[in-house]
Amino acid sequence: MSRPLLAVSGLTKRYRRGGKTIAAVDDVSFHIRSGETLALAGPSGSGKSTIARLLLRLIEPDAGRIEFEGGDFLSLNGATLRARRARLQMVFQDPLAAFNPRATVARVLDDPLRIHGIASPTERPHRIAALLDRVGLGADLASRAIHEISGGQRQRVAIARAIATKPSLIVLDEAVSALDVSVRRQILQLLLDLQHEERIAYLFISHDLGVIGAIAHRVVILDAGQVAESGDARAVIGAPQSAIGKALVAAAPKLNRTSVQGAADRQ
Ligand SMILES: Nc1ncnc2c1ncn2[C@@H]1O[C@H](COP(=O)(O)OP(=O)(O)OP(=O)(O)O)[C@@H](O)[C@H]1O
Repeated sequence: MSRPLLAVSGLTKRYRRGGKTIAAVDDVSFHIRSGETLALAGPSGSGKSTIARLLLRLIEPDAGRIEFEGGDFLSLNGATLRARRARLQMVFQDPLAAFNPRATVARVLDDPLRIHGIASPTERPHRIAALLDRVGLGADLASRAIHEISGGQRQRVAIARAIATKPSLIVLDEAVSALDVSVRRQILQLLLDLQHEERIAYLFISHDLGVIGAIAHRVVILDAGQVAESGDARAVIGAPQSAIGKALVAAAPKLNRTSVQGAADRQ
C-alpha cells in the first residue's frame, strides 16, 4: 500500500492551566490518503483546533510525529517549511478574522501567488480571474473589499486562496459552520467538485456529524483530547460505539443529502 499523504502518530500537546497540566491533545494518531476526506469531530474543547494549529506548525507538540508528503514535517524550518506549507493550506470558519477585512479580494488572492513565486506580476491578474472562476465567483468581485461581500462569497474566496498554491491537503476548521443551510450545501458541493477534479485531500474539522456525513470518507471522533472512535464515516454515524459518538449523532441536524453528492457516493 502506498504511504499516506499525512500520517500523525502519538501527537500530544499539553497546556498549563491553573497550576495543573492538561493534555489538549493526548496521544492522537490518524492518517489521510491523497484525495480523501478525513473528518475530525468532537465537542467543544475536545482538541480539534489544537490539532489544526499543530499541523500548521503554529504551535509545536510535546510529543508525536507528523509526516507529510513522505517527510518529517516537524523537522522542517525556514525556506523548506515555507515551500512545504504551500502544499498544506487552511480554511477557517471566519475569513473576516483570517484576512484583513479591508483588503480587496484581488489582494487576498494575489498574496499566495506572490509569496510563493507562483506567477509573474503580469500573469497574476489572469491567475486571480481563473481562481475566482474556479470557485464560482465573477471577475467583477476582484475589486471588492472582503468586508463588503457575503459570508458565502468570503468562504469561496478563502477556498480560492487555499487552492492558489496547488495544495495536496486543505485543513478546513469549522469552514461551513457559520453559513446558512443553503449556502453551506453550495460550499460543500464546491469542495466535493474540487476534490474530484484535483484530488485534494481534506481534513474536515467539525462538531456537526450531519455535515460530516455529507462530505467525509472516514471520521475520527475526539473526546477530551483522545480518540474515542474512528472508522468509515457512514458506519460510525450510522452506529456510533462511543458515548461521545452517540451524543454527537443525537445532536446532529440532518443535512439534506439529495442536494450534496457525498464523497462516499463517488468512490
Ligand atoms: N493556548 C491555550 N492555553 C491553555 N489551554 C488551551 C489553549 N488552547 C486550547 N486550550 C485548551 O485545550 C483544550 C482543547 O481546545 P481546542 O480549542 O483544541 O478544542 P476544540 O475541540 O477545537 O474546541 P472548539 O470546538 O470549541 O473550538 C481545551 O480544554 C482548551 O481550553
